[in-house]
Amino acid sequence: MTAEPILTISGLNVDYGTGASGVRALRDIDLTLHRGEVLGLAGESGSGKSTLAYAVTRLLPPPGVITGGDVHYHRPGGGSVDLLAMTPRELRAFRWQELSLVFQGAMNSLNPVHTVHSQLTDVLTAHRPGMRAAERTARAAELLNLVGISADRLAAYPHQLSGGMRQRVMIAMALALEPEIVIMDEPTTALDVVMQRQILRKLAELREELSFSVVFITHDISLLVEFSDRIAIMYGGRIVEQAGAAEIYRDPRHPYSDGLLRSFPALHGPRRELTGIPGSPPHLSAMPAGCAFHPRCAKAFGPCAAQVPALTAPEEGRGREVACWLHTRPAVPTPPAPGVS
Ligand SMILES: Nc1ncnc2c1ncn2[C@@H]1O[C@H](COP(=O)(O)OP(=O)(O)OP(=O)(O)O)[C@@H](O)[C@H]1O
Repeated sequence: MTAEPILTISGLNVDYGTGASGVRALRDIDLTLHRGEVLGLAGESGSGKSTLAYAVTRLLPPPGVITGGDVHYHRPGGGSVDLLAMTPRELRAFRWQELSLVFQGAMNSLNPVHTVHSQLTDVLTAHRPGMRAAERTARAAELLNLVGISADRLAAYPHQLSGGMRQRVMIAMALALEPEIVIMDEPTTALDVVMQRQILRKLAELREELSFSVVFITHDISLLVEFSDRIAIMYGGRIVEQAGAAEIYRDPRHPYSDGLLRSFPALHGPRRELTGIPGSPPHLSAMPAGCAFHPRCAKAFGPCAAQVPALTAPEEGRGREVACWLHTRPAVPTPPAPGVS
């Protein structure tokens, strides 16, 4: 993996609604996707993973509003553009060509009355107007082969394919124009465990071959550890830890990361006692003061209930960042909060 960035998110804030009824779903997100890497995003339901994917691609449905920050895409040939400043026309050209998405339940978004051939060639017709019909068909067959489906399934309708095959077709479609970035939000959640791993292995092979970068979102951290180079962990709309996948697995620093790792059985590596995380994630309208995780954290102490810890590097030059008072010294000493020892 090279350290060259392809997508840089800085200070991103997203609200749902405005005024008194508005709630903040993403807070000061700083995140970099490097060229050729798989960046995994983990966190319990409601932590803001999908909101981040939708905001970055400007597909945030109302009442979602981006209230601050920027998202720069660094073109492979040089130069960068702010996705948040793109016009709708620029965005249409950008999506599919340079960045594509596979969203939750994508396999159900295939049109039931059109064949796989027509759905794959539609993308090519829209974005490659110079391509002849025979070239489009050849490319559609090639794409199906890429995801391990025989080209004779081009004539099939979605209902004639298994869930795993439909999901592969969606991945083929996402790769049709050879984008630089693919964002996958829970791409395999609806499938059984064996099928999930088959698809993700295929995706890892394709990434080696075509060298695109991936943002891979799932609440299943054991899948992320297996398939990501780096992992960012979200809680209450913030990133609370980010580091290399192996590092997070071996030595999670944030008590929330540790809790998440203890919530899923790992297929490989040392056994870990499965304990889960007590309590439930906070509501956006009643976010606890200080570190949002402190009411559920067995290690909470003095500053945790009072000050939000910044995402900082606990060791020089390791590329790991954690937002936790166990690893950062508070700027202003805080007396212990009542009820927190
Ligand atoms: N349309 C909306 N209006 C108000 N709040 C919303 C809306 N959509 C999402 N939210 C809130 O934003 C927060 C982040 O949601 P988001 O879907 O991004 O989380 P997630 O981590 O992707 O969860 P999941 O794994 O369940 O998809 C949640 O608290 C959710 O309730």
